[in-house]
Order: sequence, then structure tokens, then C-alpha cells
Amino acid sequence: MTPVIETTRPAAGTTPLTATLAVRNLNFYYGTFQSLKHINLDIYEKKVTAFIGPSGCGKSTLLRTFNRMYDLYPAQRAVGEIVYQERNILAPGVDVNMLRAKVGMVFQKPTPFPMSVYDNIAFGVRLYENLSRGEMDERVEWALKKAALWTEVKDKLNKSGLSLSGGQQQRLCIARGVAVKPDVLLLDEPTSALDPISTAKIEELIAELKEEYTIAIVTHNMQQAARCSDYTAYMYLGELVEFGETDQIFMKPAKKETQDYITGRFG
Ligand SMILES: Nc1ncnc2c1ncn2[C@@H]1O[C@H](COP(=O)(O)OP(=O)(O)OP(=O)(O)O)[C@@H](O)[C@H]1O
Repeated sequence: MTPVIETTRPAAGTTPLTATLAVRNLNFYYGTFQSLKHINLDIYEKKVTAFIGPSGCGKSTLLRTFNRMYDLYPAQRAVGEIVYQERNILAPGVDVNMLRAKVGMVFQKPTPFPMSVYDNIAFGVRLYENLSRGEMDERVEWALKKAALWTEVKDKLNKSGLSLSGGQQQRLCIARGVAVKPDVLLLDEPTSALDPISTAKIEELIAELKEEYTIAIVTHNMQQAARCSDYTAYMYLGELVEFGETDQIFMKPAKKETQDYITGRFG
């Protein structure tokens, strides 16, 4: 098969992989509608996993199971196992607030809180830690540096987060997620509302963040998946069609459906 999209990342190393999240026979229901069917896959530690597939195939639904975001809605139900730190996070009795601190999420549309840049970061940290003012200042600076935003906002820490540009707001949301020191960052189409320069900044940021965090990203942009991710999952109609190293998925997909989707012959 001819290469479909060239990837430029180095080949995957030989270091053994650790599954930060192990998804086992996961099914998901919106009321009576089943939107995920028997999903099995591992999200590897300190790797970027991209979820691709046509609209409505279940990418966001799957991402939202990883920190039980769906729990906020009574008719939504996940059945199966997602093992994180040797525990099934779907089981009753899991501390969902703690889970969401460890498995943070950034949404498609930037969602800063209507408060200062500083407080956007400090707000979440205060929920979990009791830091002195000096320690909090350090944490805010650290998180903004991690999100490659510090130099742009260091003189505007008391300005509203909503006064920043769209790209800056999205990096503020990433800083907010990173500030509570999570293990996993879930990014749901994080650049779809951004211009190419902001998109490039977020992609660079993803490459840096994966040194320390496990990242799962939903994207409609094939080039972005090819550029940013180490592993790619192709989904269709609630099923996981193919999962593998990004190079393999984009250059030599095993399934014809995957090939058709990434070459644009589908949908
Ligand atoms: N709140 C909801 N209530 C009922 N059905 C829903 C709800 N949210 C999503 N669905 C359905 O679940 C399926 C999966 O939706 P999901 O949003 O996960 O897809 P997606 O792959 O992320 O799509 P997109 O790329 O368009 O964002 C779709 O059939 C959708 O209509």
C-alpha cells in the first residue's frame, strides 16, 4: 500500500509501554442509544494517542469516559472497565473529583472562567491543595510557562481570562489543566476554533507536554493526528476499527475502512 500521509516523527522506540488507562470491553449508552460498542484499547503512558473518525462515531464520548465527565448527566451510562492505577474508574465509590484532577480535560471551545488569568489557574489548585501565596504564585507561573503562555500574560495576570485571544484562552485552559499536576490530559478538538499560528503553538505544546503527561486527543485534522500523535485509533459507528502506531495507521493501515477514511474517500 502506498503511504497515505507521511509522518515526520522518529520511529517509536523500544522502551516497554505502560498502559496509563486500560479500556476493557467498554460500552456506553445515552439512554437506550448505544454509542460505544465493546471498546478495548490501552492509552500508553507519556504518549499521545489520537482519536479520529467521522462525525458521530463516538470519539468525544470515549474521551469523556476517561474522567467520567458523562456522570454529570443521569441518563448516560458506561459499562465495562477502564483501569487506572489498578482500579476500575467506572466502579461505584471512585472519588470522581480526584479522578478529574488526575485526568484533566480541555474542550474544543476555550472555556476560561470569568475571572482573572491568575485565578483561572489558582481556582482549581485551591480545590486540592493548600498553598501559601508565594507557593501559589510559583504554581501559576509554572503552569503558564508549561502552556507556553507566561511571556504573553505575565503583565496581565489580573486581567480577565476572557480578555485574551482565542489561542491564548485555549493555552490558559491547558495551563489550568496542568496546574493541578494531572497524569493524563484529554484534549477534545483543542485547535478546531483556532487560527493556524495558535494551532501550531498548541501542537508544539503537545509535543513538550508528552514528556511528562499522557495525552489523548480527538481531532478531525488528519495532518494534526499524523504530526502530533504516537498512536492513533480510528473509530466508526461506536466501534474501534483500528488502533496502532500512528506511522502504521497513516502509512500502512491494516483495514481498508481506515485507508478510505484517511485518504478522504469516505464520508
Ligand atoms: N447527549 C447526547 N444524547 C444522545 N446522544 C448523544 C449525545 N451526545 C452524543 N450522542 C450520540 O452519540 C454518538 C457519538 O457522539 P460523539 O459526540 O461521541 O461523536 P464524535 O465522534 O465525537 O463526533 P464529532 O466528531 O461530530 O464531535 C452520536 O451518534 C451522537 O448523536
